[in-house]
Amino acid sequence: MQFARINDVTIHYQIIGGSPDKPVLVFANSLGTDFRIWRDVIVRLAGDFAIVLYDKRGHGLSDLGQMPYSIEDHATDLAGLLDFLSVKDAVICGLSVGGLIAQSLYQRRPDLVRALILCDTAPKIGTADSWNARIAQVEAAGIESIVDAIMERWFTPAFRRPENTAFGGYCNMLIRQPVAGYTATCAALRDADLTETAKRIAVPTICIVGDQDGSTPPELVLSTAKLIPNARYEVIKDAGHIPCVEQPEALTEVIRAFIDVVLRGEQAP
Ligand SMILES: O=C(O)CC1=CCC(=O)O1
Repeated sequence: MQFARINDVTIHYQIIGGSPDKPVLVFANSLGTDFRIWRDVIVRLAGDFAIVLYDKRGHGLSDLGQMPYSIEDHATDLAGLLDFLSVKDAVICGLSVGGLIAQSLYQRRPDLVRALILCDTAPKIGTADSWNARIAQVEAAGIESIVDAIMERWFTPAFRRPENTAFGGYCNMLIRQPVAGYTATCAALRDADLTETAKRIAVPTICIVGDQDGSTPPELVLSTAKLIPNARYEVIKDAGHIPCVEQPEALTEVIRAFIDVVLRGEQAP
């Protein structure tokens, strides 16, 4: 396990396959998850990339940090971590709120970003009312009280079978996130609108979505791809909001093909 003190917050991170000659690929997680969600993708990519994983503040083994949070705070943490690791010019793959963090990182520190993989995300997710209702529910009755509703967004019915032990494990992952970190990140999502940033993204970008995503559905992700100059768009079949867990092989293929294009220096059509 690796930890760094970034912006007065202890951040849990991991580097896999670090070597200066390899392209750097950084993964940012979604709300209510930690970096273990990427496992089945990174086992397929390790060897070809230097991979950076981390738990954003308020999640996993990272500290809570000062409240309230904004998406910019999360992006400043990621920038601090990449500076600490002397990483520049990385491909940033962000899932959901991780995708908002990636867009904000690009806005603040374009020197760190070579390309963007925006997975099941948008410049704005949900409404103020929906986030306020979720925060109130979690503060009143805990994350357990929303787990069934969230799992319907995260995973397809085929994955949500009770006999699927992985499904139980991901329920545990959500329930065990710190309540304060979870609700503070909900508030950061509520307050974020990166539409103007997205319109000005000038690095190669791909927007990817699970065909059954219940949080950022395909129409929203397609409209995001249309907003970002020259962005590509790909749909992963038989996946909800977290294709890296449900369809890691298909997602890895899309990621690898996109990075090949980026490394060859081609513009997306
Ligand atoms: O919990 C959800 O509804 C899914 C989600 C929204 C933003 C995020 O990061 O995950």
